[in-house]
Amino acid sequence: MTDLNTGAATTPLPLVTRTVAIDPLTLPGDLTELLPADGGIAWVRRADGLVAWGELTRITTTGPDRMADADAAWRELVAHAVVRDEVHLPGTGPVAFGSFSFAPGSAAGGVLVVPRVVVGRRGASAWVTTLALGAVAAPVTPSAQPAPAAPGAVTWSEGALGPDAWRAAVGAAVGRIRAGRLDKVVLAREVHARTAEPLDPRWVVARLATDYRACWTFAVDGLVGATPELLVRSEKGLVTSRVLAGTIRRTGDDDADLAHAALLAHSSKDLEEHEYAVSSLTDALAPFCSSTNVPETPFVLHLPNVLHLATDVTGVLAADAAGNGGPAPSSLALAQALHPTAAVAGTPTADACALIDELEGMDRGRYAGPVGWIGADGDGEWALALRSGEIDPADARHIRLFAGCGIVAASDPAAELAESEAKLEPMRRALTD
Ligand SMILES: C=C(O[C@H]1C=CC=C(C(=O)O)[C@@H]1O)C(=O)O
Repeated sequence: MTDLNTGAATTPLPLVTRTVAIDPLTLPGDLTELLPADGGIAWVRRADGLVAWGELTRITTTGPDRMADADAAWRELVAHAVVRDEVHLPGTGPVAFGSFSFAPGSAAGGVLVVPRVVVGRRGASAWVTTLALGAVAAPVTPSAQPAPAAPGAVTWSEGALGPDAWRAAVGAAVGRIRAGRLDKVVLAREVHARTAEPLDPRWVVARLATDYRACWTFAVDGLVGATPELLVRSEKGLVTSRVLAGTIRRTGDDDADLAHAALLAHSSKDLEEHEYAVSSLTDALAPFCSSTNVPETPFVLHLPNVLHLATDVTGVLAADAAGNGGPAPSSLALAQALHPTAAVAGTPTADACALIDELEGMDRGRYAGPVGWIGADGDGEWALALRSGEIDPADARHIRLFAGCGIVAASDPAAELAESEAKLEPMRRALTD
């Protein structure tokens, strides 16, 4: 590194991290209650997860290699780190949290935020990690913070395409698919919410984490949501992915929902939509694995708002997956290789992305891109940022919410619009409850 004023070579200060075990009983049931008012980062599912605050440094990237470039910069940072870790679990030691745009050309680009404090819980273990540059940070005792203020009245407005225009876009996509131009495309729509008070991301994540316990609830750099879809988890050589595609709205009546689950499990339209998503994931994952396990039939995932067809794919990372004698790819390098799957783009990928550009009329930003965390050894978890919203960095009273639907030859535009409404519900309710 070079000092811009003197031209002299400088040595960057090393990252110094210390992880200590804490009594899990001293932590609140909902880890997001620890987040301070001036922002924070969250990655929680059920009682487990990571919350973090303070920003030590950030890595920003853009373009087609945005995940790979961030991965390389992170590896460089941790290569010289001084690490003391008394706990040795996934998520202990140095950790960075990231979110990346769906599209390679998006101005939203990508970011890895390295926080100053991370609190984690996994089963019966809990820990605090402090991070600093060139020095050991003072120890931190996490404590529940005052509850966030409500965002107040919310006014809604349509995004680039209102309901009628979006239905027409779905109709156009069905026409292209029936004409044999592609097999599947995922079309998304946005709605804008304007809140009376500046939106505190903690308000949103607290509600999502309580209501959507099977989802990964996240808040990273203004992107908040609760997604049911895990792009990739890499842990000690084992890779896991939860692929979703194929959806039915819940009715609120348990008997009717059970009947709907059976319908979904046998719907040829939804099974076709699901199969494209599974194939795109497994085809992209296979080169990195010595073996993979892909269940033959999906299961039905029950969420409070919708039912999904779901397949949990697992794989064992090959020792020399890149074929160059180097280390196995990190979770972020895998995210780079897997994104975008047909759960968020379509099949074939290039044709689907071109049709998304043509029909959606908006930049998806970081919606439907990878969001998650990475540790010093490259292990980590990256979900697809669905059921989410992006807070306007220039105006905290404005957030864009997104929802998308997989379109195949048998899709009905009106049913897809209703499905997109069901997918918007978690974020709408988190803002207004
Ligand atoms: C693109 C979204 O959902 C994807 C994930 C699960 C089910 C989907 C579907 O059934 O269309 C979508 O592929 C979204 O929620 O915005």
